[in-house]
Amino acid sequence: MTHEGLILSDLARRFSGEAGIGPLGLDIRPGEIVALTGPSGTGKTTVCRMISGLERPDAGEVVLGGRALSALPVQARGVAHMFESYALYSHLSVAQNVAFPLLAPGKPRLGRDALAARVQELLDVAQIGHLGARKPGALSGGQKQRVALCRCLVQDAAVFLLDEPISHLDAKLRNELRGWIRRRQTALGVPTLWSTPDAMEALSVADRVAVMIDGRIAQFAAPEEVYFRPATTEVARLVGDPAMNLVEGRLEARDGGAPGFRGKGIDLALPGDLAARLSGGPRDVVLGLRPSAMSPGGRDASLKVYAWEPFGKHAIITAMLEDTMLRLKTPRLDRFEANQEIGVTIDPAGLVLFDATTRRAL
Ligand SMILES: Nc1ncnc2c1ncn2[C@@H]1O[C@H](COP(=O)(O)OP(=O)(O)OP(=O)(O)O)[C@@H](O)[C@H]1O
Repeated sequence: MTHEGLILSDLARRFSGEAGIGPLGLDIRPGEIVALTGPSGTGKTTVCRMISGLERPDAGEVVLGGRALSALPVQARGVAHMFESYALYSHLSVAQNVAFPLLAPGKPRLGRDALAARVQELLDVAQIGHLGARKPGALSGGQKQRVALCRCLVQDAAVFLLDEPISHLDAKLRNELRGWIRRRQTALGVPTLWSTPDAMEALSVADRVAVMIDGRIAQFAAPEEVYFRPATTEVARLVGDPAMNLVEGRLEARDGGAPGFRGKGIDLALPGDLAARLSGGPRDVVLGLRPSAMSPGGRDASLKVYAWEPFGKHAIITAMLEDTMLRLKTPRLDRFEANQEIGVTIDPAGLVLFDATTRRAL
């Protein structure tokens, strides 16, 4: 693969006593945002650190704009890195922290007013324009996170690494900044890597999403592909709000001969295209059921309610299917009581099937 963006090829890092990260491949085109998502500890921060040069890979290469970065020191790589830990300078004010990367040796000198204006513009967008004179010690966690974000975005970089850029902000600010950062980075025409443990944030900000599980990329695809066709049960378990339900069972011929899913009290015909594709005899499978694909009322499965949570425009019902806990998302707001028995209808259009052994989508 060649383009002028960022390319990671067979990048790997092993820490003693750990399973290790990679080898993994990833590319981000100029103007593209790729989100790197996965559970805590999977290696997202380590990937960012290998790109910026803070961590040396044991194998593989990072190529940016056609140039291999491994021989270059951190400051010569053209990487703007927002750290998950913020790493603010405690003796400098907020405005000085943000201006700091522009004052590094070798950077083109901006006039005093131009520098101040550039810093202020970012602080204003992040809604901390009034805090420029404060020291980091006098800021809340969310305010510190925004200073770190501004200090990254202020730079003229060849690639931006945003390691959990908005995770500690309130929901309203997160929504506002998400859209603003996306618009800005796309217009800049440089690659951006956005790391987040929140898979739904990843889907909403990125052109492509890399899902990282146990140090490897389990799926690298467009957001809708990751959402509608998760490559593995592990990806399915991460994506969605709530995430997809997984039910163990078996694919068997039903009355008419076409294969259907049978397991845990569910006996379900498959939609025509899936049935045609999977007509090769009985096999053990895992059924992926989106929470919105099940609705209360019906006889496709019988559940026992564990908890009912009304969220205004929809409700989440947590319920047991034998020994498996499922989540349903329903627009119905009628109340369900703990231990109530309910029948549900399953919409076959919302099904995904996985092989029970490989855990890969069928
Ligand atoms: N310097 C180090 N020495 C030993 N192990 C390390 C070191 N840095 C990271 N690790 C381990 O590597 C794994 C990946 O860590 P990393 O911080 O990259 O994960 P992450 O996906 O960014 O997690 P989080 O979302 O919690 O920030 C973890 O198991 C961590 O304990």
